[in-house]
Amino acid sequence: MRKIILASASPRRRELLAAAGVIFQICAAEGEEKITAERPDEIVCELSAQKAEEIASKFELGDGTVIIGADTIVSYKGEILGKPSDEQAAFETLKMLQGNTHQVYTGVTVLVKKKGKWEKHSFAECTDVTFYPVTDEEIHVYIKSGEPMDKAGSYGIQGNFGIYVKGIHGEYTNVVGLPVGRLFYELKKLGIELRG
Ligand SMILES: Cc1cn([C@H]2C[C@H](O)[C@@H](COP(=O)(O)OP(=O)(O)OP(=O)(O)O)O2)c(=O)[nH]c1=O
Repeated sequence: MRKIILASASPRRRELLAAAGVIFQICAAEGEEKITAERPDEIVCELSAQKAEEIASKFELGDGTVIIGADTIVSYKGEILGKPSDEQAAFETLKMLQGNTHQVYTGVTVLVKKKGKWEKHSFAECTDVTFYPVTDEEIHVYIKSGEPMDKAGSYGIQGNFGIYVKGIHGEYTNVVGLPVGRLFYELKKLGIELRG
């Protein structure tokens, strides 16, 4: 059975991969994230690659090993929104996103070890999310829950902010942090089966 490593500390990514029936180990990357790209799809590919490559360089891993890294950001009118620095930043982000449509980008990098060398495959998936209008009071109540602080765009679609979602266009799991459908589709093209 091949060794599969998810290079992530995100509980959402773990749950999504486990729900897809994959048996894997977790090894979170801890390194500083360095952005050189400008486009959101390129940024998430770059950051996901850094996470996967950190794990590849840290451990002696055998042929056939697969490492998966991922990164999620929100993009609104050209602005890149990661995790909020504090509650005020979370408020400003949610105030801006409410009543509008934004894009959620998740980049995934899959490293596969073949004949002692790592082969790298990266892709980015984009999902449009539209929120109903949300009042300042509702945003404050949401922020008090603490939920926004570890999430790109300051919200979790799978949590309490989900009640303000008017619609989404694209893969739901991509918004939560790991586009499972796209991941399996890309791996199928590469002839890699994660389950068994
Ligand atoms: C937009 C959105 C983001 N998120 C989360 C997914 C990611 O965990 C997080 C964005 O931060 P990331 O830096 O992509 O990931 P992370 O720091 O949580 O985990 P790791 O780097 O170890 O893999 O935001 C949601 O859970 N729900 C949402 O609706």
